[in-house]
Amino acid sequence: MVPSRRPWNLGATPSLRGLWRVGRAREPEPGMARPAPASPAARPFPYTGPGRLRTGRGRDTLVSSDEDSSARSAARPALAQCRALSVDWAGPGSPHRLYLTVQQALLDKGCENKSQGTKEEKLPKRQAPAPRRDREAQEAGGTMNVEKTGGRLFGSGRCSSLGGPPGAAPMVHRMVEAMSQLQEEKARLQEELAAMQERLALQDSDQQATSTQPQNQVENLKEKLISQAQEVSRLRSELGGTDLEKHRDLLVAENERLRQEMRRFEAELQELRAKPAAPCTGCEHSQESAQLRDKLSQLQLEVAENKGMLSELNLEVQQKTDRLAEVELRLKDCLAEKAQEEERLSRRLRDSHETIASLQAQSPPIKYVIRTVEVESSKTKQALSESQARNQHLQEQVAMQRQVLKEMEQQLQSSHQLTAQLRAQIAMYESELERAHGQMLEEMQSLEEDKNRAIEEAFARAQVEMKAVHENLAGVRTNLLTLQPALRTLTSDYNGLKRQVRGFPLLLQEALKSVKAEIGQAIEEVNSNNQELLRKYRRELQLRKKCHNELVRLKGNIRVIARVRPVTKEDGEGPDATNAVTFDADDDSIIHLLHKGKPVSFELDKVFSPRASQQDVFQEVQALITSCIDGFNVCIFAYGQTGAGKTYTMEGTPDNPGINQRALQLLFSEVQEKASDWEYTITVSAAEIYNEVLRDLLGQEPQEKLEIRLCPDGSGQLYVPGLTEFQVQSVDDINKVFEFGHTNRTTEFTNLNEHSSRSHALLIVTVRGVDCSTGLRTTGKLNLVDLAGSERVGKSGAEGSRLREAQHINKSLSALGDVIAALRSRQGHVPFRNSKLTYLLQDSLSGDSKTLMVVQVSPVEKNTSETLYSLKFAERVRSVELGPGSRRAELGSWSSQEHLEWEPACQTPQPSARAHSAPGSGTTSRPGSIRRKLQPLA
Ligand SMILES: Nc1ncnc2c1ncn2[C@@H]1O[C@H](COP(=O)(O)OP(=O)(O)OP(=O)(O)O)[C@@H](O)[C@H]1O
Repeated sequence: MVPSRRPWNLGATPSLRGLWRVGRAREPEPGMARPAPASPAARPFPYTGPGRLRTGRGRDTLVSSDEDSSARSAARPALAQCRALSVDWAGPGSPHRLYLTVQQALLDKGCENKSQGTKEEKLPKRQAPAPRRDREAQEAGGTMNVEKTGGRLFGSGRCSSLGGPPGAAPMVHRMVEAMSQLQEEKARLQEELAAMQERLALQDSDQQATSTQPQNQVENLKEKLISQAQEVSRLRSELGGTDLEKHRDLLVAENERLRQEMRRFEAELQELRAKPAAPCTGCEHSQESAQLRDKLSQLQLEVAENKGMLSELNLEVQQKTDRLAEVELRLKDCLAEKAQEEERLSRRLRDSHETIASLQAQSPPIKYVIRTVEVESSKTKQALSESQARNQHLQEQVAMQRQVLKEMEQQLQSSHQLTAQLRAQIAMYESELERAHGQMLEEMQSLEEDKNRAIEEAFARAQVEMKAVHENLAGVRTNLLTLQPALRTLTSDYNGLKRQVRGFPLLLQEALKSVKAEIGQAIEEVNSNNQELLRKYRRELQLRKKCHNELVRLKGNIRVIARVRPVTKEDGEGPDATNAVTFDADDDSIIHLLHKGKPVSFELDKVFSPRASQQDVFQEVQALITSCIDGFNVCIFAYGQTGAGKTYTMEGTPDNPGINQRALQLLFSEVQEKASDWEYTITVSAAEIYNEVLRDLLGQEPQEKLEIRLCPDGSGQLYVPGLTEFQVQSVDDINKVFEFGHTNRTTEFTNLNEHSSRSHALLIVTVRGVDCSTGLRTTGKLNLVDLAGSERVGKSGAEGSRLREAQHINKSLSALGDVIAALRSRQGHVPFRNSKLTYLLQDSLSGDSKTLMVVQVSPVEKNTSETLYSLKFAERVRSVELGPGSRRAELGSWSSQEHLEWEPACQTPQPSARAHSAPGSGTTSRPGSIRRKLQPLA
């Protein structure tokens, strides 16, 4: 009976290919557990370690690689009937286990050995997975079909994934059945054995060749492994891990040595600092010492920097050492892997040899082994290629590590150089420090010597001085003995003076009393002298006034002066504009007029040429103004034909004022001078007489006609009811008053120039004074009159209103002439009332008044007839004598009540207030001007 052949699936048999997959991540086969981690503790199998032999009975026998075969040989007898041999590979990757199970009992003794019972026999029969294993083996290219002769090969540790849970009853039964089947096939196998032996003999030669090939490959692999191991060791020596360590150790030692040196330097520095400072300041050595100290501090700084650099280098060396240790560790791992691989291969080789040997002994197994070796040969090739790839990878890593090590060597080199530099610097610093220390010592030595020398000298000097002091002391003692009597005398003197000082306040009081009495007497004498001087002063003042008045009287109460204006553009050119007036070089009171070819001369009080200034003219009239302060009435006329310069002389120009403003300035300054003795009040009125109508230029209603009346007190004085009177205290007040009067005139008349030429303008200044000491009251009135033009009617050929104006002017001027003529002839009746002008000026023209007429003369030829008329009139006036001047002064004649009654219409609003409320105050005007003339339009 030919037993049925059942193919044995060897696909799951651990092969060399599987063994070479150590350490490689591999996906588990379907239905198999994922490979366990590399840690031995975490492995699913009991870790057996390298070379651990596991028997099928679960006992492990630890063997070395050398002992492997012997251990296995020793273990083999224990597996007499059913032997399970397993070799555990404990590489870093997933463990693989090879089970070579040879059931010798099935091969040699048959089924009767079954009764001895081994654990392996009780293992579940693995029939079901066999086809799948065949497939897997076929896929791996290593499928081998053998007859079921009792040989069994399967992967240990995968029982649960192959058929069912180990120890399960159905599986055991199936195993038993299989074993019985195997026994039944015993005979068949024996037959087959014979056939196989025959075939084996035939295939002997082929077998030899086939068996030597894998052996050679294994040998080659072994050699390669050895060479790789050598290469690794060589690389390790080349990498210089030991050198690096040596470098590191050297650096650490160097660092430690430098630190110790630093500590020593610092201690020395501390000692040097602790030493007392040299007493010599400012000497050469101290400066040098300071420099050395500075240098030392710099060196310390540098040393500190070097320390920092050293610490950085240490850190760097430490890092590199760590990296080196890592590399070493990895190399060790690699070497361990290599060793294990090598061991495994050698073991595999031995196993192969054994297998071959056993196969050679038994023809069927030999065939099986030969085929297995064939399969393994291809797997070994693959493993070799993988090993080569891995070797390549390791070489790359080694190259990288070599590169890193080279860099580290360079860094170490630079560190070494830096350390050498630092060491050189430190040596230099040390030498400098030593030098400085030596210098310091020398310096201290010299200082010590200096100090000793100085002490000796000082001691010698002190001895000499002590000697001198002793001598002086002896002299002082002798002096003291001689001075004692003098001291006693001085003490007695001091006591005497002390007693005198005690009585000194009494004496002082008496002396003060007498001095006070003398001072009081002196003050009384001075007061009486002052009174006497005051009396004399007043007497002298009166005398001065008398003299002044006498002077004025001698000059004449009516004085006439002439002023010739210069030729102006208005005079035109040609023969009419030629000069017809000449002067006497020797007599300033003579004026010559060339009239119709005949020279006519006139004698007046004074004649002013065109060159005379305003101040020159005022100089002549200021004596009159001063007499006004003394209580005299004064009247100053400006007479002459139109355009002869009357307004110029009386009012002047803003920058060159005339008599009006200068007179008021003089009045204010005189009043100021006498303010200590007199109280003066100055009031101002302004009026105009036009066509025999008197108008108030400062009133609220300038068009109102004013009348001149007698005072009702029966004093015979005249007054003008409604005539405004402003009290002024400064030139500014005067200017404001004139401004207001000018505004009134411009409001009333459109052609002011014409009007002003045809009217008389009067500025009436009243000065009232009270003598503070005597109570004497004085009143003086200053009339400043700018008369209208004196042209004759017939010559001017005027008609209508002009004729009427001329008639009024001539009437008033002739009335003035009549009054003056009456005064000259001393007539009983003086016709003051013939005109408003003479009537208003009655006070100033009567016997106690002073009159000055300024005759304005045009120098040009065309005006000679009028000039002749004016000069004749002036000469006639000059001949009048008003009689002795008298003052309007009464001792306590009128009280303030009487003053008010005498001036019933007196209004004394504040000029400033009036000036501000005046309409048209913005009109341009000349200060101190009542009778303004605007320039005719071209
Ligand atoms: N002494 C002088 N020096 C320079 N210029 C003068 C002098 N006298 C008069 N004038 C000029 O002559 C011109 C006429 O003078 P002013 O108006 O004073 O004459 P008047 O006699 O006042 O005339 P009226 O009768 O029209 O008022 C003015 O331009 C004036 O500046």
